[in-house]
Amino acid sequence: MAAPDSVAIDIDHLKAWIGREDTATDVIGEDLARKYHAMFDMPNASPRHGEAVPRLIHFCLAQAAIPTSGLGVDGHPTRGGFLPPVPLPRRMWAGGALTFHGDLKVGDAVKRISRIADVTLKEGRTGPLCFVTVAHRVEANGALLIEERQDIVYRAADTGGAGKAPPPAESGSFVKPMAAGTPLLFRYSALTFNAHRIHYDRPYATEVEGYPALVVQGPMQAALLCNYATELRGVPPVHFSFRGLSPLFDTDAFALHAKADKDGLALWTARDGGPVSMAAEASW
Ligand SMILES: C/C(=C\C(=O)SCCNC(=O)CCNC(=O)[C@H](O)C(C)(C)COP(=O)(O)OP(=O)(O)OC[C@H]1O[C@@H](n2cnc3c(N)ncnc32)[C@H](O)[C@@H]1OP(=O)(O)O)C(=O)O
Repeated sequence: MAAPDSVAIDIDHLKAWIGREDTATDVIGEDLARKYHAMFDMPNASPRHGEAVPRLIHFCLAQAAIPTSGLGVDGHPTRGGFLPPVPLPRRMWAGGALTFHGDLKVGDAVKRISRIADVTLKEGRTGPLCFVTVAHRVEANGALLIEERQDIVYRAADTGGAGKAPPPAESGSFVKPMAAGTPLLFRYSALTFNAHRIHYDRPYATEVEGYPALVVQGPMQAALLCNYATELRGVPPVHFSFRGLSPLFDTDAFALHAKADKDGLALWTARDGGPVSMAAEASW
C-alpha cells in the first residue's frame, strides 16, 4: 500500500457519528459454548442450558452479518455505516473496560445496544491515531449484565518507522506459556465472525499493512487474560480492563503473566523476551 504523505482528517465530520446507535440480538447456544471452550482448551467441554459461560464470550455474539460484498479492503465492514469513515487504513482493537453485573448463561437471549461515545485524533510515536470509543450495554432476558467501553484505533499506512523498541516485559508471579498458532487465530476470527485480514491473510498482513507476521487478536488476548484471572482466583472478575501496547504475532511464543496488585490482579501478555503486548487489570 502506498503510504500517503499526509491524510486529511475532517474530525468534525467524524464527530458527527457520536451518538449513533445500533442494536443487535443473539442467543447463547450450547454449540457456541462448546466451541469456545474447545478453542481455549478450557475444562467443562459441554456446558449445558442454564450454565454460566466464560467472561468475554459475548465478543462472539450478535456480530453484524454484513454481506461479503460489503466488506472493505481490510475485511471489516466498509466504514461510514455504524462506525465513522476514518480515512486511516490500519484498524486495531486498542483496548476496553468492562463491568459485569452478572453471568451470561447458555440459552440466554442477549441484546447488545452500542453507541458511538467519542471520536478523537491523537499524535502517537507511530504517527496519527484516530480513536473511536464505542459504549456497549449487553442485556440478557431484560437485565443489564455487561457495560463495556471498546476502543478502536485507526493508524496511517506503515512507513517503516516503528520507533524505539519498548523495554522487555517483567515476568509475573504467575506465568502460563501459550502458543498462538494459525489454527487458534483462525478459530477466534471465525467464532467472532471478524474477517479482519491481518489475523489470517499473511500476504495482506505483511505486504499491505507492514506487520512482520499475522497479528494476534487483541480481544482474544484479553479473553485469555480474563480466563487466566478467573482460573487464578476461582471466580470471574467483576471489572476487567485491557489496553494493547504493542502487537503480538502468530510466530511468537508468548505467555500470560499475572501478579497481585492493590485492586486485584495485574495481567499482561508478552512474547518471550519481548515487551508487554496486552496489559489488563482484573478486580472482584
Ligand atoms: C480484532 C481487531 C483488531 C485487533 O485485534 S489488532 C491487535 C490488537 N491490538 C494491538 O495489538 C494494539 C497494540 N498497540 C499498538 O500497536 C500501539 O500502542 C498503538 C495503538 C499503535 C499506539 O502506539 P503509539 O506509539 O503510536 O502511541 P503512543 O503510545 O505514543 O500514544 C499516543 C496517544 O494514544 C494513546 N493510546 C496509545 N495506545 C492506546 C490504547 N491502546 N488505548 C487507548 N489509548 C491509547 C496514548 O495514551 C496517547 O494519548 P495522549 O492523550 O497521552 O496523547 C479488530 O480490528 O476488530
